[in-house]
Amino acid sequence: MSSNVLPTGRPVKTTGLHSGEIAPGVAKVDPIIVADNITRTFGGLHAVDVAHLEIPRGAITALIGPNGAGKTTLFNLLTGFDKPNTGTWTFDGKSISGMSAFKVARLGQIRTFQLTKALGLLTVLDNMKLGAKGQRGEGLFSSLFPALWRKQDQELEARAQELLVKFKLDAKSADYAASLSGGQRKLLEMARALMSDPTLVMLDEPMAGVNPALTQSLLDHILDLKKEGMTVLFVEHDMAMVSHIADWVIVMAEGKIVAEGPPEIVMKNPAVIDAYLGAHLDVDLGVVTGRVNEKGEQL
Ligand SMILES: Nc1ncnc2c1ncn2[C@@H]1O[C@H](COP(=O)(O)OP(=O)(O)OP(=O)(O)O)[C@@H](O)[C@H]1O
Repeated sequence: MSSNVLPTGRPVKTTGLHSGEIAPGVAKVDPIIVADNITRTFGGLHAVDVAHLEIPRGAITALIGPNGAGKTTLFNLLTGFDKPNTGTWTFDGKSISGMSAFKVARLGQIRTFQLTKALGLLTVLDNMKLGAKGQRGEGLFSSLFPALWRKQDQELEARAQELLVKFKLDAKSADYAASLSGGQRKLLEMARALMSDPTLVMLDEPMAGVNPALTQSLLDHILDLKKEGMTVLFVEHDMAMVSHIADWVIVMAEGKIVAEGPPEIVMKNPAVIDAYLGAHLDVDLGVVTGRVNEKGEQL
């Protein structure tokens, strides 16, 4: 068990992440992502409509919200897999708005997908090696000197094997990725993301489809990312997991950020409870998003 866990078994939370009163879009003491006016429409649908958003560095932030809230679309935009209608954002102080996914990844912002993208007809080890960035064999000059890329290939393989041991996938190294279980593929995706030494790891529903036997292992790996100095942003529907490991929670509904804060505060927010538990509460999500007023009238 990692040392960032209290004797009670609960992970140590990182606090003091924001500055000023807690509200959607609140400033962070040390933000790794700062985004403004990001909108993405599909036909008439406003999938994402985020006025201002900051993601705290060195912490684990959960992005939650009901189905269709815009979480994956926001992930796609921030990682260059989709283009917004409007919006600007920075990663680590550099403007990356509109930058291609490939370049964003090279800068150290890596993501995984809701449906894992492991290449089934490649071995687990080859999947890992594909995750590395800046491979020398890619360039024309270095490709002319096999000794250069052979040495690098050995280094990559050593790094991949080390990560596979850590993620308990080393016994599967020579197997096709297609033969792995859903949970093992999630582990492979996370291990592969680490091949490029990322600064920010974005995980889209890391727990979905993972059987209980692998859940603890995945949780520990996510906590380890923070321990090793990385920032984590993840989308998740499992609220127990969110309150267990997240230092900060951001809630989306109908494309907007409707609440954010430390999990113990956000989880008590009536709009959040409403979104997840369908409880009969006096605050409608529509009120929070500005779609309807307190009387339920469309605005
Ligand atoms: N490529 C697309 N074309 C048309 N509509 C889309 C497209 N991608 C997303 N949408 C719509 O945008 C809205 C936001 O979808 P998104 O997948 O981002 O939500 P989500 O919060 O990630 O949901 P879930 O939790 O179910 O994954 C939804 O209404 C969805 O149907």
